[in-house]
Amino acid sequence: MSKSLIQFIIEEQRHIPNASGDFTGLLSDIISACKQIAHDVNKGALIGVLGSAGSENIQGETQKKLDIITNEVFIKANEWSGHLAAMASEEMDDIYEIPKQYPRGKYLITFDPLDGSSNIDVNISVGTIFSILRCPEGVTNPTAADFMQPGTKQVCAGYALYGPNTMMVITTGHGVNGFTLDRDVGDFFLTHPDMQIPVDTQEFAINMSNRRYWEEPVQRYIEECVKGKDGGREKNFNMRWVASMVAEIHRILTRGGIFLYPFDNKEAGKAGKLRLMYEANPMSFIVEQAGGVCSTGRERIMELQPTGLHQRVPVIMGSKNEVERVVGYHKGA
Ligand SMILES: O=P(O)(O)OC[C@H]1O[C@](O)(COP(=O)(O)O)[C@@H](O)[C@@H]1O
Ligand SMILES: [Mg+2]
Ligand SMILES: [Mg+2]
Repeated sequence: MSKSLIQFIIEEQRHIPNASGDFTGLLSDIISACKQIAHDVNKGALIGVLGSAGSENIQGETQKKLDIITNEVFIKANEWSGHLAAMASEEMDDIYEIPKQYPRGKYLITFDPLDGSSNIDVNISVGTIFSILRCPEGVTNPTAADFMQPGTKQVCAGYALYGPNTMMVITTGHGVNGFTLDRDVGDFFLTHPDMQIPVDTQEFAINMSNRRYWEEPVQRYIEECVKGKDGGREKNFNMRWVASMVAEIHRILTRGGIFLYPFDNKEAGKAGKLRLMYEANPMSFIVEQAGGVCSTGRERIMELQPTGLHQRVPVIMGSKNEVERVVGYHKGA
């Protein structure tokens, strides 16, 4: 049997001088949260968790029952053990302070408890995304301001993918590794060591229905992909759109590709759809650690200075040569 996820993390932590075990403890809580979420997602209608909750989150999105249930599961699994100082989630307006009866720790976490919510009722792959930051030294009552750290400050990022099989993919800044849940044993085991994104690809992913709202550089790039060899590119392209970011990024980690949710002027003042703190930054850390590139089209996503817990950013990430081509078009190449 290959290494379990916890064994892998403990062995990795041995290389860190004075590692306290806090980080391993936190990962173990996150893993148990994702196992519980995998159970609920897998049971679906059998336990009455499909459908809308009839409420809206701060982003004005109608929440699914599972958006709320998975948020609760993630909080309950992580609030008690003393590794975290506070949490922030897509489904909560403000930060979640660790209740007074529990000790507070040195880490902060941002998470998207259920990514791809529009797919949950139609049984298409969904996921959970998380990003771990350090709580600033000496801060015992963190505020949202303490979370405003660029993606380069992330200690760890990961996602769980609830698909035909359940996987967790993680980076702590030493490459990217994928683990598959063995439901009989009840644990994740290393199945995808050292994942690498090919620098070239013939597969793009974008929601084409937004085309008329895109900026010229993206219009041009996608037009060329669609036309392929008949339009001046040296190769033809295939297209995919699952509408679950976790599933798109996992496909790209597995066989390459470029994923775009670019800036569009569909809604004034909205810089994109995806959120910096719990979608774009954690996925950028993972994609860059696997040899890919992540940009807004104009800036490296992980160098952005966050200004809000739920701020949205344009996202273009994946195979190096294609992302750099789109960035070049934004620079007028
Ligand atoms: O509905 P669209 O425009 O295709 O957008 C799909 C995108 O929205 C998301 O579902 C947003 O995430 P949530 O489901 O967590 O809100 C992404 O996973 C996905 O890439
Ligand atoms: Mg999401
Ligand atoms: Mg979500």
